[in-house]
Amino acid sequence: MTKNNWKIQPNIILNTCPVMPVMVIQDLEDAVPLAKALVAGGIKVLEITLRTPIALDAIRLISREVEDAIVGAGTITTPEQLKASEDAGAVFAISPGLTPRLLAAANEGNIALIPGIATLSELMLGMEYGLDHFKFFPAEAAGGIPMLKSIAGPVPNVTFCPTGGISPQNYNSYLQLSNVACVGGSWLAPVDVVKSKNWARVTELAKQAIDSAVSV
Ligand SMILES: O=C(O)C(=O)C[C@H](O)[C@H](O)COP(=O)(O)O
Repeated sequence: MTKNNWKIQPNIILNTCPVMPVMVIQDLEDAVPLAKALVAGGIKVLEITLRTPIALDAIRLISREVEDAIVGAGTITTPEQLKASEDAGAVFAISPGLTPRLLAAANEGNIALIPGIATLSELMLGMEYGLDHFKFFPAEAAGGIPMLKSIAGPVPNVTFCPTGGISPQNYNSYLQLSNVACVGGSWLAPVDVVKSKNWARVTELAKQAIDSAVSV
């Protein structure tokens, strides 16, 4: 479903790359090198979580300085955070769950929202607001692959980015599902690797994830 006021459509966000890094940036000086390392490894769509005090500044810097990156804000829970992310330069937002208030704000705003769902009722609420692309969170804890297969029966025309508990070991099993376009995960930007500023390792992890992803 196209929303003309959104800068980029959810299907582009979810279909550009099979893996989406969930980034927790503690130190602002890591923002650009981390984003560049991911892009160098072939990952363009980035989720920067609003879990740290400098997250909005990181979004601002990366959207300005990393040309090829498609920058999104993660951990969005309120309309105020959605607006702040848009102002910082994010072109999409991802939330762990959804509320009518957040969905209504997203429909009025200019950046795409990929809201998280873990139940059919949440999914149906999101669909009432015209959405057909969702995060499935927390994927492993909320039923994993059997849950996504079960959803595909009654609700076949919805696409997911499962996140939470996804790893190099299980991501391809998710990517093979008919209703999954990409998966999200923190394993692509591990906190210890970022802390040690090992950008070559970040690029290597990104490349491995892209090269080994099943094409569906
Ligand atoms: O911060 C958010 O908005 C979240 O939704 C949480 C993240 O998506 C998960 O923490 C990623 O899960 P792992 O890859 O298992 O570490």
